Amino acid sequence: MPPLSAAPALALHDVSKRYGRRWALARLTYALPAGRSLLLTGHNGSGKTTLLRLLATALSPTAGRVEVLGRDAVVERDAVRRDVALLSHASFLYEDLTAHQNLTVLARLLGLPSPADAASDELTRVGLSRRSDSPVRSFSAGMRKRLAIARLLLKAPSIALLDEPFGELDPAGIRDMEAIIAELKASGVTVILATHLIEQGLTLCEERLHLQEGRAVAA
Ligand SMILES: Nc1ncnc2c1ncn2[C@@H]1O[C@H](COP(=O)(O)OP(=O)(O)OP(=O)(O)O)[C@@H](O)[C@H]1O
Repeated sequence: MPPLSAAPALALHDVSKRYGRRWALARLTYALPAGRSLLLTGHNGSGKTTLLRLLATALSPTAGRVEVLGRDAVVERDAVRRDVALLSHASFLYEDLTAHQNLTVLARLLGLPSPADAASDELTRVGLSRRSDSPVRSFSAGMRKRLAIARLLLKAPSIALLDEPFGELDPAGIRDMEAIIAELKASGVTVILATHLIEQGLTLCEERLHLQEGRAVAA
């Protein structure tokens, strides 16, 4: 079933998430209108990553309902998984493969028609073409971040979930990442951005959700 075009990009209905005895999210209700992008803010441990992982279907809520493009993230998990891509601290890269090989493997899994060419295109887009044949284990943290965003771009999601995308990047890297995020938005992708760099986030996103101990509060 195609996503409902009038549905909010995401909707949280009384969502709670508990790890052991600790509530990471507590009765969160929120809707992001279609076509808008969201800045997620909050101190360390306020629940930002937990919320992104719920949207990515990497976690299930303890209570409440998470909807992505009108679909229940638990009941229609496979469909939601195709619509979203998560850029996270864990970058899911094969250390012994080159950057180009990493992306080619993914392009094949995604069933893209010319996997090697698609991989080269994304490496150029993120400024890594000169290091495309180096193994990932030789990459700096910032280069890994660039490769991780290339991975996300290859998937071409409807919703890009970006957890601290500016972390580990130098000033040029931050500018490049801002340009990539702006490009994603211009191509119609909904961006959900968790960052401590609020200035950058406010420039890129129309909506803001501020979390404090797992609850939504005014920023
Ligand atoms: N796997 C886990 N097991 C137990 N507790 C967890 C786990 N993951 C997160 N938590 C707890 O849930 C709460 C929310 O954590 P979360 O990582 O979502 O916050 P965050 O806002 O992303 O923080 P940061 O800005 O530091 O990345 C914290 O109290 C954290 O200790």
